[in-house]
Amino acid sequence: MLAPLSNLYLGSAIISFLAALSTALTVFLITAPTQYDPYAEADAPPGKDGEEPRSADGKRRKVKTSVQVVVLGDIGRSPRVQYHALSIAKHGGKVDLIGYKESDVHPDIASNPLISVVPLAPVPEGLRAKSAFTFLFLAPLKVLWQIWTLYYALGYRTRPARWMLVQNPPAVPTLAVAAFLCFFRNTSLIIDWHNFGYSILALRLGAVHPLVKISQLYEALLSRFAAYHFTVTNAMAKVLEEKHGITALPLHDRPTKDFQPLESEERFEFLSRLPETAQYAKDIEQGKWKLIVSSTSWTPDEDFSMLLDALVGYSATAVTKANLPKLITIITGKGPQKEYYLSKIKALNQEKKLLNVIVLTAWLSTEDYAKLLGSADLGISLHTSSSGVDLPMKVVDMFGAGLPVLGWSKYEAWPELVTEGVNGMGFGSAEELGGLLVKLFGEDRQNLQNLRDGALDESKRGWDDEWDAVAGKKLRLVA
Ligand SMILES: Nc1nc2c(ncn2[C@@H]2O[C@H](COP(=O)(O)OP(=O)(O)O[C@H]3O[C@H](CO)[C@@H](O)[C@H](O)[C@@H]3O)[C@@H](O)[C@H]2O)c(=O)[nH]1
Repeated sequence: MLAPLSNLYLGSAIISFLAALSTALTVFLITAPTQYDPYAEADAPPGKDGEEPRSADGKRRKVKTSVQVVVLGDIGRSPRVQYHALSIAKHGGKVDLIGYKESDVHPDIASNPLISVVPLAPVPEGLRAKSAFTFLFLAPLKVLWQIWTLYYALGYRTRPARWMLVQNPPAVPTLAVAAFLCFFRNTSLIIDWHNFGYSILALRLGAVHPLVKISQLYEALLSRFAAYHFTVTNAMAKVLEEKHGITALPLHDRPTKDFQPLESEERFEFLSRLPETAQYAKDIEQGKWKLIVSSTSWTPDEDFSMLLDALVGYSATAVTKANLPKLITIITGKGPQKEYYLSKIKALNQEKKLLNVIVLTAWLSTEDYAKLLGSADLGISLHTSSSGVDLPMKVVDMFGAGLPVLGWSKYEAWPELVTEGVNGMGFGSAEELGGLLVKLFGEDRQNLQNLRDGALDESKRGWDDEWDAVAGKKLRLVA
């Protein structure tokens, strides 16, 4: 008697499951995001806020293509993504720029009628992990939140586009959501590889952690859905080819026109205006103080202890050598480890270990960040590269401003960006960095000038040259 009853239960459970599945499928099909239609696009869809894009003479501007540009990060702190959007719009393409809106976006984006910024709903504070233990717990919930907000933004808050250009990393869940929606919306996916998601995860969990292996497989699998791939270095394109059989086009970061060296009058005026430098402007102008700049997102892949230790070493030497100038070091940027380093700087000051050196932090507008680089004497990069094959954008900014660079250089891609002794120099430890500072600001000032000339040379090939030749052609915006 029991067996037939359990069969009945099983049967009704299967029927209920199938009914639920079919209802879910029907709901999905009824509410599915609309598809990209090239013929409708040819009829120039409206631009931002429903306005029709018009050129300066008031004529209706023909939209040449449409692109969803996506970053699962703060748009204002994603320079490369912003430059993509500006370049697409410059060639007549319409852009939906999707990401978090935590800081101001580039001023040219805000004023461009062809670019609409679509902000993602921020991750609730309670889902942000504060330790490795809570990370394992909260990460899945955070990912679920991101899946929904991304899916909704890419599928419903934006019109279907010809292309979707996605920054990777973060790869989870970006690549999966992007690939799924591209399939349903008839959109071609392009992955812009800044680095590898799994190599960043390995910094937190260790290279042999199963989640790191799964993340690597996930990235390799999802990347198969893309029509094109861009990478920030040749070395990264080579890794993609060798490990995953993917053909990628290197599209190197290059400086935009925002970054220019400042003439001495403009430099003095800027330094006198900026609160961080105002009281030292005259001394900097006279060379009694030298201005060093580093920029960062304050993430674990940049060890600022190395710079602080080098400055402590410099300070000790400067006490005994009268020819060494005092240093004002400004570290710009926003990010998770800032408070940790601020307390380290405070402790070093209390211990009187930074006697001839001032270390400040700042977050500046895009214009002032560019002017600070254009006014400095030396730039520093502490980028360590989790994969060995990505490169620091900050060095590109510095070259644009004609600023020579000292950078941590113990990774494969470094020589793709900096030519040793020509536009910058590499170091591998705090002692080496401290030694270079003493040399360049002490007996070897001609060398510093030579490096400055090299950096200026480097600024000549700009972002537009690189973008037009690589992405412009693939998106069929440049002949
Ligand atoms: N407006 C403003 N921007 C700032 C400031 N300080 C830093 N930034 C921005 O923050 C960037 C440095 O952030 P990082 O996160 O340290 O970038 P990175 O290591 O130099 O480069 C990474 O991002 C690139 C592009 O997104 C990648 O191409 C590269 O491979 C790497 O992953 C700078 O280039 C600049 O755009 C500031 O005070 N104000």
